[in-house]
Amino acid sequence: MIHRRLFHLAGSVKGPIAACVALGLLVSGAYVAQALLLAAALAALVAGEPVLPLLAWAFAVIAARGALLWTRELVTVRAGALVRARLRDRLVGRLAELGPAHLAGTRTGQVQTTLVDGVEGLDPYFSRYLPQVAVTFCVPVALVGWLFTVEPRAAVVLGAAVAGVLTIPRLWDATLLRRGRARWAAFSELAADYLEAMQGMATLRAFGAVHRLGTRLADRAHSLYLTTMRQLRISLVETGVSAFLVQAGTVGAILVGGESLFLILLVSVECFRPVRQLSEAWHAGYLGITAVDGIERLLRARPAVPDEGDRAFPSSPEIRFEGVGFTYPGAPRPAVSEVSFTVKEGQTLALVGPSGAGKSTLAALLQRHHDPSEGRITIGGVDLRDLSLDALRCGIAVVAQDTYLFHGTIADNLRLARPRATDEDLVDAARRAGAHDFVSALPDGYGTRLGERGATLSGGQRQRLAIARALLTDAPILVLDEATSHVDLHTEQAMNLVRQGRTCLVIAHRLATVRDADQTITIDEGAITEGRAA
Ligand SMILES: Nc1ncnc2c1ncn2[C@@H]1O[C@H](COP(=O)(O)OP(=O)(O)OP(=O)(O)O)[C@@H](O)[C@H]1O
Repeated sequence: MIHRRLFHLAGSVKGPIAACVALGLLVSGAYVAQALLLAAALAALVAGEPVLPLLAWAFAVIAARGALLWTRELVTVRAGALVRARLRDRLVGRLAELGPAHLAGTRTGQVQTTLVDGVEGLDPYFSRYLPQVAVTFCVPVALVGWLFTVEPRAAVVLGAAVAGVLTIPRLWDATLLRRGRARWAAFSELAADYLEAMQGMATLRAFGAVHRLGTRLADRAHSLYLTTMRQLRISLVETGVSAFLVQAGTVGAILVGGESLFLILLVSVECFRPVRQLSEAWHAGYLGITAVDGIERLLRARPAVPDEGDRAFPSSPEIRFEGVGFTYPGAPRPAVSEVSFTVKEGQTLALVGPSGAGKSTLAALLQRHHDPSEGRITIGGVDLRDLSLDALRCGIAVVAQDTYLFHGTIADNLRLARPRATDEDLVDAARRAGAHDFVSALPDGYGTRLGERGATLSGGQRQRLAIARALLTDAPILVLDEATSHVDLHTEQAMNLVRQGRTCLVIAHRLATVRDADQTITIDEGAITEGRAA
């Protein structure tokens, strides 16, 4: 099965795949040479002629084949690693292009399964199956063609059997692929459920729902087992038919052949060897083919915002929303509509309003996670769509309420904002964010490894690290989603500090911010209901 899209993807690793094909052909050549030498040795033995020189050559060929097999395995493993690395790079790059808007509509577990297991499964498809397809179409054709010149009748029978082994199982391919895809869907659903169960374990325990979820996972695992068995049934029929054709072809060729019994027997074995290896490679690469839907979905998905602008970040960071409206894809009503306001350079605008009013949507529109359906947003008079996404994102620092800290050291997490920051820069930013004291008190200070999502820190400590991160960037605009909790005096001071000298859009939950802001606007049901200039 040559999947068109996968074949296209293989273009990027043409070199290593071609090397695998060449080595595969050499290995097959060595097998054939060995078979011919042994056939000649057996014939010489029967005729009472000397066999030692022939056996010596046969051993030399066997040794050369060993070296070729070793090299082929090495090249195959390297090609596989290259395929995985290139494909993952492409997919991760794609995910970055698609951004949070895409991930909001997908299950993390499914994307993770595609990236990890799907790509892992594609390695044998590219590094073993595709090269073996080429070998299988060269070696039997050459052997049958040659046998035709020696034993024409045996060659016809053998040729028919090889054609049968290669074509008859294709009748089940469509069903096999359909069932394989169903199995993959069940597998990725199960993986997504497990991931969610682990991430939400505290909530599940709090509501005594662990057992219920366990039952659901067991049901899912059973449905995966059923789809696997359905797929296996077809696979076994296919394997049985192929094995029958191989045996029948060999016996038939010997029966209709003439004197050269050993020759026909050994050529038959060598004719079917690549076919058998193709079948093994197919089973190894099959998982990848069934995962291709998820990979294609990712590669084909259109980013929520096209990156077509090329202008640099404007010198003036004045923000203007002009009659902005936005409806989430598939949502029945706009999340925001007719929103207009201006935040002058260095000023702070506080957004207030009830839950679901549209505050985060406005902040997301400013970061261009989505483009407005109506109106436009400008920075320094330039439409956001005319800026390159890189320029825009470097110009805006974000302190989110639920800040993401990665599994790594505190220093690594801070350097996300400025990779070349020195240790002194980190300490300075952490000091100003009120984080230095608690970081220094940790056993390894800035080298302390954080748990996933910063699980080993308190909410307030995470927030202060987020502020330190923002302080490390030179971005002239700040989007600050104030915490509804964890705001102590230190954090409050740090928040005021990070705002200094920047043009700020703050999703305000605290009266103090609203009082200090140059402007406050109240949003309700996506529209401005009240606004005041300072
Ligand atoms: N990804 C999404 N897809 C569809 N609708 C969404 C999406 N995100 C938000 N919404 C809807 O858009 C509206 C505005 O949501 P938004 O998150 O902007 O509100 P908010 O004012 O920030 O609320 P909160 O203070 O609770 O965070 C809500 O009705 C919400 O259900």
